[in-house]
Parts: sequence; C-alpha cells; structure tokens
Amino acid sequence: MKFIKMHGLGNDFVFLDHFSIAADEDYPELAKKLCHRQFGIGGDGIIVILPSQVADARMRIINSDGSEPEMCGNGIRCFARYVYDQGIVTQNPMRVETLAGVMTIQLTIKEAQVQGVRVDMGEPILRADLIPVLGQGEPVVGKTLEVLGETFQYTAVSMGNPHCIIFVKDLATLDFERLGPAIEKHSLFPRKTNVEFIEINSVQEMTMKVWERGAGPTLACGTGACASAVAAVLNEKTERTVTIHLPGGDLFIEWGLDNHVYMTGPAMYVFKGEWLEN
Ligand SMILES: N[C@@H](CCC[C@H](N)C(=O)O)C(=O)O
Repeated sequence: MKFIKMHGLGNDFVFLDHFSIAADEDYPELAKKLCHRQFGIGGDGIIVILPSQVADARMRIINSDGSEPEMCGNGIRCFARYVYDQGIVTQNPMRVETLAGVMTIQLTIKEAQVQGVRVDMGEPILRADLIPVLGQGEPVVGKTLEVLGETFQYTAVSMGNPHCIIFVKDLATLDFERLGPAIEKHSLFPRKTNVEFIEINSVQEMTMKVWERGAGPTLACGTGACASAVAAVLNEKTERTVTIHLPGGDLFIEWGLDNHVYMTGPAMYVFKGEWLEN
C-alpha cells in the first residue's frame, strides 16, 4: 500500500490517497499499525484522502490509538497542500469535508509552490452539551477541575473536537506526563478531551504544550491552538490575534469578528513509500 508522510510543525501523519482508488480498509486497525514508531512508519495519526459529495474532497483522520476524531488542524493544512500539488483539487480556495463540517482553505502559492496554508476553522463551540463537558453550566470558562489531588481552573472549547485549556504560570514545572492522560480521561469529558496547557507571554503571544486525545504528547495541535486562542480571549488574557509557540514551531491564530477562527501555518512533506503489509 502506497503512502505519503507529511507533518505540520512536527505533528506527523501517514497519508493514504484513496481519492480515486476505492479501498475497503479497516482504517482504525491500520492506523494502530502504521503509526507505531518501531513496528510501523510512525505518526500521530493517519489521514485518508477521499472523494466528497458536498465539497472538493473529504478528509478522514484516525488517531494513532485507532479512534476517529472529528477534525485535525495540522492535518488539514497538509491535506490541502497534497491534493493541490497532485492536481486532485485545482480550486484555491478549496473546500474539504470533515466530521466537523466543511472547511475552506486558502493556499499561498509562489512560483507554483505552496508556501503557506490558511484555514477557516469555523466557529468555536462553547455549549457544554456540544463540547461535550458534563454538568458545568454555561459558558465553561474558568471552571474548577480536580485531578490527581490538584485543583485547576479550566476552559472548555470545541473546534469540532473537544479541548480543555488550562492556563499555568510555568510550563517547565508542570507534571505534564501524569496530568495529560488523567485529564484526557477525566469523567467530566464523556468523549474524552485534548488537553492544552498554556503560558501567556503577552497579549499577542502564548506558549502551549499539548496532550492529545488518542495520540498523547504531540509537537503541535492546530485545533488545540485555535481553541486556546478562543479560551485566552474569553479569559481576557490576550487579543483576538495571537502567535502560539508550540514545541514544533509557531501557529498564527485569529478569532475574527465574524466569529470564525483562522489558522495559518506550514505543511511539509517528509517522504513517500510503500507499506509492506503484515
Ligand atoms: N493534532 C490535531 C488534532 C487531532 C485529533 C485529536 N487528537 C482528537 O482526538 O481530537 C490538530 O492539529 O488539530
């Protein structure tokens, strides 16, 4: 099976181009195998490129543990670059169907090369029952979370997928490896959650460390960056336009006055190859 490896700020994915070849694969099982860092290709997830009835193409993302999330910010930038470079989609902006709805993506092209990708990530979802988060009242901003004997203030935002954002004074002293998985599976979150720890640098800049639902620690999370930018505004910590520093690099996020969140960042190729099935 042929594949392409791509990443957005080190958040890495194995892409399967099944746009024109109908494939009858068990993608969740395949994701667990392909994403394994020793026995497979290695990745935070797989992304499947499919035809769509309602948009220019359809993206399916499966986490490395085999679960299927609604959306992936870093993945959709890579997806857009690949389908454009391959001539699968020639429109710019293009429209891509996901489980979180149809996203519009604008590519910056210079001398026939994709230089950058800006995604309209849609409107943030703040209703507790839709995020979903249990019994917290509306909006879920600055609420209390008890975990592993510690108490935190958190804000919950969905960008199609759920995020729990916690502002901390110092990322360096955080017990990230224990807190991340405990919050991901906390009983407040019936569909589990992605967890973003944020240190505010200024009203236009923040630093983020992310523990992803179904994938663990990753170098970047696009939906997480968008949700964190929204949470920072709701908590009166930043302006609506921010640069977010992640372990894998920077994302530029704008929460527009039209209530849409816009994400700009890179999309990079790593290599292509053939999976020798086992
Ligand atoms: N890294 C992605 C998000 C992938 C999905 C996430 N793990 C979930 O289960 O919701 C991004 O860049 O947004």
